[in-house]
Amino acid sequence: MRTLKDLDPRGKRVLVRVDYNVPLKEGVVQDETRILESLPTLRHLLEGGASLVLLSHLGRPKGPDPKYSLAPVAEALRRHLPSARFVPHAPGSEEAFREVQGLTPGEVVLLENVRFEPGEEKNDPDLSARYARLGEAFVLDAFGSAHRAHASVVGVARLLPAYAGFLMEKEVRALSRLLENPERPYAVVLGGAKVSDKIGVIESLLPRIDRLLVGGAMAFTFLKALGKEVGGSLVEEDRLDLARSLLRRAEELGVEVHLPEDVVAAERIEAGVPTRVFPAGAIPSPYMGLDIGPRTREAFAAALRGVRTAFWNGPMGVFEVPPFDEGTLSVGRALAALEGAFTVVGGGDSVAAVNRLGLKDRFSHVSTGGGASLEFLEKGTLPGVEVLK
Ligand SMILES: Nc1ncnc2c1ncn2[C@@H]1O[C@H](COP(=O)(O)OP(=O)(O)OP(=O)(O)O)[C@@H](O)[C@H]1O
Ligand SMILES: O=C(O)[C@H](O)COP(=O)(O)O
Repeated sequence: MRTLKDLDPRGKRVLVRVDYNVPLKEGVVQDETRILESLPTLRHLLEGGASLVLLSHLGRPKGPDPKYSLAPVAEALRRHLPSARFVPHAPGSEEAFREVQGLTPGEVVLLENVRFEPGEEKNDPDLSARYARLGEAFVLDAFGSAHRAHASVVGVARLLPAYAGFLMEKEVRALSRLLENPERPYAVVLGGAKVSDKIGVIESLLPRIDRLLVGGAMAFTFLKALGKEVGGSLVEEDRLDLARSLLRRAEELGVEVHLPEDVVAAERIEAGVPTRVFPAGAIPSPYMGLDIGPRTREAFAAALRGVRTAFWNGPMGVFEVPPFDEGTLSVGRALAALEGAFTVVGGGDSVAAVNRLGLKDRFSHVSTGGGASLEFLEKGTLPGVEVLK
């Protein structure tokens, strides 16, 4: 990839695509990680004498919608970069174009949500051309969006001299280490809702790893595929054959697969509901497994001991509803306790767990990408990486 080393920003207006798709609650940013992670690139460009025009998406609006305005994000950004100012115009508009004309070195403008533009997700060439008028060089630092071949990610990158920002570089370097000569033993921990979201990454990683630990709702599709009684737990009925074939493949490759031995179950997903622990293969309806149980937490911690490389994506249970967050937190602790290992975590809930435990610094890399990190591990590249080559 072309990187910031290749760009002399002095006197240039630089268009920077960041990923400020951050969680908001009542107009307040709940987690600033993605904002903080963009600062090294922004400060480097400013110190080098550039003015900056920032582009980002937020959420998945269907056209302009004040609920998805980047205004609250700009407020959070200003706490770290006081020179930043929000310009509430769609980034492809004439108003936005006019607004950025007079920018002088040191000035920073964040334009409105790129997904307010109908052509953004279609990678419309006309929209890309209107974005390209906003700057003289383009820096892609939105690793979390680098799997989207959208106008503000790849379209505009083809029209301007384009470079990877520091965050892009850091993410690609760390995730590449999970694919190229990883130290063994190598363990992967997967959780979350659906096997179907993780098929690609499982297929790509199986030949490289020694242990696969599966929790979250996706474990029930594997358990059911093995003929276990999973009660009312979430199962992808149309993926049972696939789950069986992934298990067969793991066996052929000599990968140890660890599925839950016991689960914390309840009749409904609700904070404070009465819970019971059942063996994972004998959950009576209408109970559903909502977290890995205490024996599984120990077994998973034991399976992680001694590993030299580990990747974790996806919560072990319904992380957002306590007490079903306990299993996820315990996996976070077990990974953080590994000494000298190369450990990477990616994905919203798993990263939130690490942050809640205050153990971020105990991981070698905490990815700002959920879907992007999975797709990178599946394919070894991303549209946003290819376009910078
Ligand atoms: N046992 C379970 N039953 C029902 N839902 C579950 C269970 N375990 C986990 N989930 C749900 O899975 C969802 C997260 O799954 P997802 O596949 O999106 O995770 P992820 O890859 O970490 O992605 P994200 O980046 O969105 O967190 C959470 O909303 C969680 O409540
Ligand atoms: O949060 C993310 O994973 C990225 O910002 C991409 O968002 P998207 O899935 O809506 O494209």
